[in-house]
Amino acid sequence: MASLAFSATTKSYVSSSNYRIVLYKYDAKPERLPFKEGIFARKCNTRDSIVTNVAIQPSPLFPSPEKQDFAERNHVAWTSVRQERWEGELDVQGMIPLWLSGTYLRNGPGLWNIEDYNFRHLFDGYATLVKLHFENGRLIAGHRQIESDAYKAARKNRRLCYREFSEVPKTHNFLAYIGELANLFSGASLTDNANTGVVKLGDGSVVCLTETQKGSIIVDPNTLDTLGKFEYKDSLGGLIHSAHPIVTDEEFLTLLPDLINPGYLVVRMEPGTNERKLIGRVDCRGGPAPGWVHSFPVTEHYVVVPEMPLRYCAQNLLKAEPTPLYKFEWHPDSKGFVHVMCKASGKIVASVEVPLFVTFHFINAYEEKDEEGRVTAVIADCCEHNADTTILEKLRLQNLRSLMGVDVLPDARVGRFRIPLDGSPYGKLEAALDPDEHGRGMDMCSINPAYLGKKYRYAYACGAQRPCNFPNTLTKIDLFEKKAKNWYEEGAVPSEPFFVARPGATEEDDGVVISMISEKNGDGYALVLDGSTFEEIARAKFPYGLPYGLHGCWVPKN
Ligand SMILES: CC(=O)/C=C/C=C(C)/C=C/C1=C(C)CCCC1(C)C
Ligand SMILES: CC(/C=C/C=O)=C\C=C\C=O
Ligand SMILES: [Fe+2]
Repeated sequence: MASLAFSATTKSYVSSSNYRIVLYKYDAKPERLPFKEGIFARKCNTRDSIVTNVAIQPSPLFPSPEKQDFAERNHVAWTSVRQERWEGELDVQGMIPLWLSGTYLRNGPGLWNIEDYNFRHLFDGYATLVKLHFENGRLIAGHRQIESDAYKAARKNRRLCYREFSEVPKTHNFLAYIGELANLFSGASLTDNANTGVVKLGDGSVVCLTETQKGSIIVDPNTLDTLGKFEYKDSLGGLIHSAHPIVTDEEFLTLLPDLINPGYLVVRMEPGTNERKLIGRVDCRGGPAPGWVHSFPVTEHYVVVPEMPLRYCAQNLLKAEPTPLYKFEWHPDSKGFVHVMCKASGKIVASVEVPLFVTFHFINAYEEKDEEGRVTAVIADCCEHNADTTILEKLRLQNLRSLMGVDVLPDARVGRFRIPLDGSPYGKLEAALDPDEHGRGMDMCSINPAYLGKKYRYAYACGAQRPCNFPNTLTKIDLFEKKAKNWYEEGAVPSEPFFVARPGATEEDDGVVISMISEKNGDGYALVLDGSTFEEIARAKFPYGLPYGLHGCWVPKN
């Protein structure tokens, strides 16, 4: 412990099996030490503080020693985080550019058990928010569990209390089951575990998100404290939304799937307000329910609404045990469609049938123009899983834990849709480059945000070096040259590479790419790559292994 360097926080939680260790740090010797909180306390000196007071407290939700033994046989990426919160300064190897000033936040499901009950799917875990605060070449890191109602109830009652992605609370009799169904329809039993992403709104507030609307939770980007719910104060209703809104300083755009009259509401919210306004509605063209819409892209003038043949399924929503496709069902007969809506008027300017597709993440979209500058088509790129739904099953924790090094990751590609705007009934879907360039793995993408909705050249994503059961490389894709540069370290599980542009940059790839790495030996580190060369420029080791995380955002200083 003495080797850890702590920042100016007064209280941090460092490690635990079934205990958590609380460190109180003082820049000057305090009158009285807060011994009363702990069952054990002692004084010691660390490198950076005068007095550190250590307290060990029982920590019921974190893994028991038996559980931890089991976890230690597994990769740390798929092992529950061992403490509720931590903060400290990391030693940096290499050079962090001095212009990189701000906080990278990454959200994800980092706690996959309640005592000895283990969740089954990657997406079920309770949200763990990680921060990397860059300033003057130094790096202060930390993490904290998000205090959703679902997490707090699990802690208090020591059992699952809300419906997660695949986990459903147990009911003990028929009446309780009926009550549960009523709670499902009212949304009361749905989770608010905001474990998917984190966005900075135009007014500066930072919100963690998942697919349930009630799981929109405001956090403090410095302390990572949970500040409260982001309440949508409008009458648009619905219980779910896209996990990935499009957020800029000017607006917040999202899609609300309508499960009753299959379709999607395209909505917009002004910065500083909580009221989403309807832009327009898309009616589904196939199937009994809307397609799952985890994300969607926009161009400068249009919102692209994908209608994936992997559709929400009312029957599966009611089931207590997970089905192979969870709350969804694959309907190849219902076909796949892409709709294009004008952002200003809400009019649908194209609605085309496209080849069957499966995607979580759209990368970007832009308008293609002819010589006269007329828009002839919309190009939309996504991480496309070759219309194969088995990726969902591959993200079961048991598969992630037991099949490391086994080549079971289904192939994926940069799927490029071309949606003509001349009234033709069909759109195209093709690979934008040879998938072998990125090892036929492809997901968790980012771009330079200045190119959102515009013709762009570079995408950053996780790719594959086979054999593997999960994307294990970072890849920089050049969509003009149709080439990729890849970063790989044996046994490492990197999370989404996140591009941050250098202030004043004129080149699209002038900036850095940040990722967090979970290592084979149980450790973890923050990694900074040069956006242009894709070479490592700095890394900084955490004092504990990091679990895998999903999506991030950048909060610039001031
Ligand atoms: C982590 C991630 O990427 C996705 C999380 C998705 C969740 C939590 C989905 C939850 C849902 C329910 C609890 C019931 C209604 C359907 C659905 C939105 C899938
Ligand atoms: C981890 C993931 C989806 C996350 C959603 O937010 C997909 C991984 C796909 C593997 O290729
Ligand atoms: Fe996502």
